[in-house]
Amino acid sequence: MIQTAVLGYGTVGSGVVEVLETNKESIEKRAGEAIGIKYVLDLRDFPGNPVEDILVHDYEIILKDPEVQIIAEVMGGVEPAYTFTKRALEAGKSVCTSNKELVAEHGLELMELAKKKKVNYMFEASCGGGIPIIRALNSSLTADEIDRISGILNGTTNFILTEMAESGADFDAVLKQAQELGYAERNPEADVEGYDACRKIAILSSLAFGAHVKYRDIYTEGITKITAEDMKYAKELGMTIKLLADSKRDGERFSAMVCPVMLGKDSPLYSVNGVFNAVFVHGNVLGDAMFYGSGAGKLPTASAVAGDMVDCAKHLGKTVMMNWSNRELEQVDRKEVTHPFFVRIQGNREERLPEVLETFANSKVVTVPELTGEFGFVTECISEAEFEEKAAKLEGVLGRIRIRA
Ligand SMILES: NC(=O)C1=CN([C@@H]2O[C@H](COP(=O)(O)OP(=O)(O)OC[C@H]3O[C@@H](n4cnc5c(N)ncnc54)[C@H](OP(=O)(O)O)[C@@H]3O)[C@@H](O)[C@H]2O)C=CC1
Ligand SMILES: N[C@@H](CC=O)C(=O)O
Repeated sequence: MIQTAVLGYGTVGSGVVEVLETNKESIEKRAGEAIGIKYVLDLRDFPGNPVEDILVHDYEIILKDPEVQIIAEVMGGVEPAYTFTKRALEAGKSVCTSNKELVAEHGLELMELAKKKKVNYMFEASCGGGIPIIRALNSSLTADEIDRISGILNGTTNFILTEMAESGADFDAVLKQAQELGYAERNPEADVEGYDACRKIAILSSLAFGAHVKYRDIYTEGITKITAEDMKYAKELGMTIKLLADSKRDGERFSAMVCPVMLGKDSPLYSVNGVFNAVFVHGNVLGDAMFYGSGAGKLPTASAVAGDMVDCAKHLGKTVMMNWSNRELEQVDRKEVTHPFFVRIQGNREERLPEVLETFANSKVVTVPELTGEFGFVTECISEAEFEEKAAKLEGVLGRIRIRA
């Protein structure tokens, strides 16, 4: 039997224990050996819970036990997860994680350490919950030059935006629901401000482009400024609003951005609703491919972590190749990036239209009958720099959303 330990018995950790128990027979066949959980580490006690007997509060017990070969780090946060992971790898134990904050911050260093120690650092659950995208990038798509990776990468915000669009629900009430369902981060600011999607697109871009994309360099906007009025304009335009994480490579340059966008019914992402995520990949020989599934939640995420544990069990003594190097690509200045913009503006449409068209030539006006004292318009495809310069000349701009052309 291969012995393992689970660090953190929260939403994902309790899911990992459940998955390994529920599917133990099929897992044993696939791993070639039974996978046992020798310890669960947490800060709390869980009286009456089946893990009570294997619960420990001292990490040293796990670290010093030579029987433990694989560790699932599902505590979250950078510290102490970073130190625990580093020490586990140094001790010759493989680590599997759902902790994208840690992977985005220290993933490259931890993978290099794993390679040195002939063990594995795996993080399938760090992007897209249960969607098998990391393994696809590291194996199925290794014959391709991937030039674009984009998608809906945060379950909480997609759940909120879907509810707002479908039932006009209140932002705070839906966020509370997402927290109760175990989708949201401990600090949900990471979800709603786009930081979580930013870390995920940095991880995916690094693997897709075989380079090191720093999440801190990626321009990021969340969904906190999206209003019920924006949703009404989107509907009028036959569109919907999604938090999009988008990354493109052009030779030795790349551009990446996380922001809410309006997208139309012709987009494959239009119908990705609720907690579901979708990752769109374009490769020079592949063409287009899209990966779809539950982006958050206990069991889908635990399925990805447990899958990594099985993979580690199958590769004891051997490091599985990861397409992430320390080479850096030059980042395109966001101001050069072009798209159409939707803009909401205060005032009477007839009175203000000449001024709008003089500033943003060839814009198309959109009105929502129930919204008085304001109107909207859609600009031509222009650069971020041109938009900012022109929008600064107009008074009473209530908001703007990029349109995914
Ligand atoms: N929930 C989801 O849908 C998904 C989560 N993730 C990621 O998975 C990780 C875990 O998330 P989730 O399960 O939701 O988080 P939870 O907060 O539900 O679980 C974390 C658990 O770890 C425990 N813990 C924290 N610090 C320590 C420590 N120093 N020693 C021992 N135990 C500790 C916590 O204990 P206590 O509560 O007492 O602090 C808690 O029980 C995060 O990185 C998250 O971003 C990834 C994909 C999906
Ligand atoms: N908070 C995250 C959890 C999964 O990564 C999300 O909502 O997507």
